[in-house]
Amino acid sequence: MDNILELKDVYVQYNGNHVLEEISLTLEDGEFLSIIGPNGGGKTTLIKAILGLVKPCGGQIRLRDDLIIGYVPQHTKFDRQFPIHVFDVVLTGRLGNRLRLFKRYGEEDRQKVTEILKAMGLSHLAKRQIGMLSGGQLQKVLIARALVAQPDLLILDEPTANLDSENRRDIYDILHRFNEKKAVILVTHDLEYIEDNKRQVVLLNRKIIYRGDAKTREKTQIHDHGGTHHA
Ligand SMILES: Nc1ncnc2c1ncn2[C@@H]1O[C@H](COP(=O)(O)OP(=O)(O)OP(=O)(O)O)[C@@H](O)[C@H]1O
Repeated sequence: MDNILELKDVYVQYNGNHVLEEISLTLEDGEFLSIIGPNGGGKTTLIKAILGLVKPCGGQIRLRDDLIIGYVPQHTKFDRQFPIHVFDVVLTGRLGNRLRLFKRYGEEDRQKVTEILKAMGLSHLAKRQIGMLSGGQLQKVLIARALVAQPDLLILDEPTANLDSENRRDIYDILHRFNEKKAVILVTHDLEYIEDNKRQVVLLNRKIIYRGDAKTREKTQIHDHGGTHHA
């Protein structure tokens, strides 16, 4: 399999209503794909289907056999009341795709967490409760949690939503560095970013309306059909 990910004619429904239809999509190693579209267009559902969190009612999803995926959920939906330190949140990322019954964290896992926190400039937050973090800090911690599994593909759901421009820039820098070697799928409403950075884009509104280069299309054609711009 040359692609790391292949979706063929995928359908997903909730309560009898199709929220995704005829989704066919491939992703190559090292690619950076942005997914845009209106609220309720099915972006998060598509990610969940790729992760195996929702089951398609039709079609096929194939991942390369050894593929490790890092998933960064929407930080705005993360339960901040959960009493846990930053270090331990990142440590849970070590379970990742290698989840086995009764696996315990070892010294190597702790070492990797220390390294990733340092590389991302987050060491000073290691012992802080997650409830005490700013939105930008929490988002970076969730990215660290995904990266500590050393994934081949990083999937992020609106990582820059509600963040200021400095934090947005930090996050895009992290993604660009990761993308020098590995693949990224980014769900975003930040059209300016994907156009400025010549990203491959999928416009999703139940079906794939467009896939291609963000820059070669007229803005109106890739516009997110009136969806709310969180960024
Ligand atoms: N667990 C669920 N049960 C029933 N319906 C759901 C469920 N999750 C999502 N939906 C519905 O499926 C549709 C697609 O939702 P989804 O969250 O995938 O869209 P989205 O493109 O990610 O939206 P947004 O940009 O607002 O995050 C919506 O109509 C939503 O209400």
